Amino acid sequence: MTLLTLDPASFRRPKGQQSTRHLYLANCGYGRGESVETVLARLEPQGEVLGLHVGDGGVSYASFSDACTAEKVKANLEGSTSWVIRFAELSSESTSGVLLPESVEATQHVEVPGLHVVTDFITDEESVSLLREIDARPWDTSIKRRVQHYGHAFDYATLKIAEQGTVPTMPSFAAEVISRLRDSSLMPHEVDQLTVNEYEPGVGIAFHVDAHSAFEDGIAAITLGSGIVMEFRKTDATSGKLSMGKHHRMAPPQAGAEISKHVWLPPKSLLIISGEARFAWQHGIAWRKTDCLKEGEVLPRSRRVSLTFRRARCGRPCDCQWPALCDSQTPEAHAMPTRVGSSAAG
Ligand SMILES: O=C(O)CCC(=O)C(=O)O
Ligand SMILES: [Fe+2]
Repeated sequence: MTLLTLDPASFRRPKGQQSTRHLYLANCGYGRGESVETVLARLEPQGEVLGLHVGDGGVSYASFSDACTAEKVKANLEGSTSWVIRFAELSSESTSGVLLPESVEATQHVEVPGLHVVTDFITDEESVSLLREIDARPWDTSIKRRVQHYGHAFDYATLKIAEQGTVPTMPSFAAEVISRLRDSSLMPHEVDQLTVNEYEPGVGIAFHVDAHSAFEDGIAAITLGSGIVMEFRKTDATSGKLSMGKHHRMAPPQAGAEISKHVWLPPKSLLIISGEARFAWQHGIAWRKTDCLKEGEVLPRSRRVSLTFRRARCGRPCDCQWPALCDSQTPEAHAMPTRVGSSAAG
C-alpha cells in the first residue's frame, strides 16, 4: 500500500456536523516536534492511513478509507494526545456529485430491482456442516481470496467458462441447498456452477458484474461464518434510468452520477440477484476489517465464506436489456473490475 501525500489546500471544514473520512489534526506538525513517522505511529494502530500531510507548523491532515474508520481513530485518540482532532472535507469530493454513502442505514432508501436477501435460508447446523465440508477440501490460492470451484470452471484470465468434455457435477455437500433453491423458485435456472469465496477480515472483492456471456440470469450467494456488507452501484450512464425508492432524501443524481447501496448479508442468509440487479448493477465488497450498519457504529468483521451458485451460459450469447455492462452485446464493456476500498482486487 502506498501512502498518498495529501495537498492541505484541498481540505476545508465540513459544513454541519457530519463525519467524513478525513481528519484535520491541529497541534500536530513539524513545528510541534512531529514527523511522518511519529504521526503514523499514532494513527496506524487505530486505522489504516491512506493519505497523510504533516504540516511545517501545527496543522496536519490524514485520510482513511471511510468515515467509520476516521470516527474510530478520532474517538480513540481524543484525550490521549495534545492534538485537536476535527473532521475535514476534501473539496473535490463534496462538489463532484458522487454519492458516498457510509453505512447500510444511509442507503436504505435506494432500491435495486431484482435484489433479495432471504434471512435464515439455512440453519446453524447446516452452516457449521457446510463450513466443515468446505474446509476439508483444497483451496485455490492463485488469487487474493482463497476460492474453490465446482461444476463448470470459470477462467478468470479469459472471463469465460472453461470447455469441459464431461458433464460437470456439483458437490454432494451442496445438494440440500441446491434442492432448496430449486423449490424456492427464486432462481430462473437450475444451477450448475458453485464458487466458494473466503473473506478474512480486510479482504474484499472488486466491483464487477458477473460476466453476462458466462452466466445466465440469477445468481445466488449464501453467507457462512460472519456477515458482511456488499455494495451495489450503478451509474446512470450504465443503464439509463436510476431506480430510487419513493422516499429518497437525495437530489436526483446528475448525468454520469453514481448511485450505491450497501447491503448487509447476515450469516446463514441467501442473496439473490436477478434481472436489473444482476445485469446492470456492479457488486463488490470493500477491503476493510469493519463494516458500518448504522452511521457512527463500527462492526468488526470475522471470517466469511460464501457459496455463489450460478448457471453457466453455454453457447448462446446474452441478449439482456442492459447492453452497457453486457460483454456479449458490447465486448468492450467488460473492463476489468475497479476497486472497492484501498487494496488490490483479487
Ligand atoms: O462473496 C459473495 O457473496 C459474492 C462473490 C461474487 O460476487 C462472485 O464470486 O462473483
Ligand atoms: Fe459476483
